[in-house]
Amino acid sequence: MAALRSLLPCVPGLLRPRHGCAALRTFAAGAKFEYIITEKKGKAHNVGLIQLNRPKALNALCKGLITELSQALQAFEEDRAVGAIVLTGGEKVFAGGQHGSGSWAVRGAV
Ligand SMILES: CC(C)=CC(=O)SCCNC(=O)CCNC(=O)[C@H](O)C(C)(C)COP(=O)(O)OP(=O)(O)OC[C@H]1O[C@@H](n2cnc3c(N)ncnc32)[C@H](O)[C@@H]1OP(=O)(O)O
Repeated sequence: MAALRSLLPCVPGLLRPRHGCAALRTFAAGAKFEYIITEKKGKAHNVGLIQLNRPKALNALCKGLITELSQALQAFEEDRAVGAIVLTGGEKVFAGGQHGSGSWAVRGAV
């Protein structure tokens, strides 16, 4: 799971552990994300499924999507019942890559 998170663009502020932050508490309470869909699958509910869900932009990786993805990965990592995480994209493409032509990772403006 740590390897999966390491595939995310290197944005230290976004990937830093956020124990107890408001966003994680919201996730734990089952609230829906804007850019991803999360679900626990399997008979034992031990597979964490994360689907990128920004279809109009072909799942382009905007700051909000990366933030939510990081939060979901961390929440599944911290869930002792979850033994595997599956990350999927859309029907047409997995993701359109980094959003826009600029670097949101540097400017943080998307
Ligand atoms: C992660 C890091 C560090 C780097 C990178 O990701 S580099 C790669 C960056 N990505 C790209 O260069 C791909 C850009 N997108 C495309 O070339 C095409 O969209 C496509 C080949 C993936 C699909 O082409 P198609 O003709 O089937 O669909 P479109 O009409 O072009 O796209 C539909 C819809 O999605 C929006 N879109 C797609 N990719 C991005 C993106 N990277 N950022 C923002 N928006 C994206 C596209 O603008 C269009 O939206 P509208 O209908 O509102 O124009």
